[in-house]
Amino acid sequence: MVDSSQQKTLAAFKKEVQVIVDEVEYDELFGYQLSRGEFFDEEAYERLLIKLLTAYDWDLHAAEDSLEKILEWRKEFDPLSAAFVEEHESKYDDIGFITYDPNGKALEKVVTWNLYGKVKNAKEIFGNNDSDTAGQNAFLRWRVGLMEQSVQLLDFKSPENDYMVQVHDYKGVSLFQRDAQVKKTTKKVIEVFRDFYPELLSKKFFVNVPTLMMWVFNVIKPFVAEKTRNKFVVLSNGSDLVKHLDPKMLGAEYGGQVSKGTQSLKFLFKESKTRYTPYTAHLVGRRIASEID
Ligand code: HEM
Repeated sequence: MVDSSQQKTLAAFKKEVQVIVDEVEYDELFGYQLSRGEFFDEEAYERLLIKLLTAYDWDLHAAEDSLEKILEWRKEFDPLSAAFVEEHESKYDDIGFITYDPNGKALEKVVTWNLYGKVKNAKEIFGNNDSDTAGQNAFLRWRVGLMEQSVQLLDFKSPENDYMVQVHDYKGVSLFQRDAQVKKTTKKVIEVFRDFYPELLSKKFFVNVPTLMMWVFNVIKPFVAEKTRNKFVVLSNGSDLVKHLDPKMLGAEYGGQVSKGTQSLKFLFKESKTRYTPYTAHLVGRRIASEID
């Protein structure tokens, strides 16, 4: 619910949005048009602005500043391309996917899974060394692509599905995996999500975290915004996840009812590559056409 003083802040924000769009020369946020063009959707637009204001405790200037930075980043990084145009190497398929249940519980319909415990050769996934920017970027583009795909499965007009769940499974993880490249890339991804994807997370679970590696959580926490930190739940047993999420969405390894394990829901990841808003469809079509030209 938005109270009357917040309504005033929202109205002031709306006035500034067009100025920011014109200044940055980028007119898209999470698949929605921000100026009143052919694809403008008033309700989704308003919900997105409310999300930004909520992220910054209704501080108008902070929200404006954030929107400007988000649009600048989207213009440069092109997350829609990372999600829907680019081909990523198949080595990432085993460590990340999305499950989506339109009939699932509120705010738990979209779940992004990252099975980072499965990474046995960290250099292959996170880059060989500091000068391997191609390796680091490839991971970042894949991870942001996955994030963007899950964002497009949300429905900003529904209070039932305007936030997602994320799960990190660290089963099989060892201290040796946390090398310099892992730390560097992890920090980069955390910053990108913190600065450019505000108010999208309902809960984030870290499961199968070995007792001996619980301290890593405390090392990483300071890089994350406090509001986000409060949504984190650390579980040493994967099967305890069922105490928090719908058993129908979970494989047996998480105490759920899906017989073949969460992997059997993996096909949904492929589907999520083709599910996006009409405006995203338009923009993705344009990017593909310019590649063919
Ligand atoms: C050693 C192997 C590990 C790898 C390869 C790894 C990888 C990553 C990556 C790539 C991220 C970026 C965010 C994302 O992708 O969603 C991340 C975030 C994070 N990881 Fe790990 N991690 C490891 C170990 C751990 C352990 C043992 C913990 C302890 C709980 C932990 C806790 C966290 C936390 C709290 C975040 C921040 C999440 C966020 O900002 O959304 N990580 N990790």
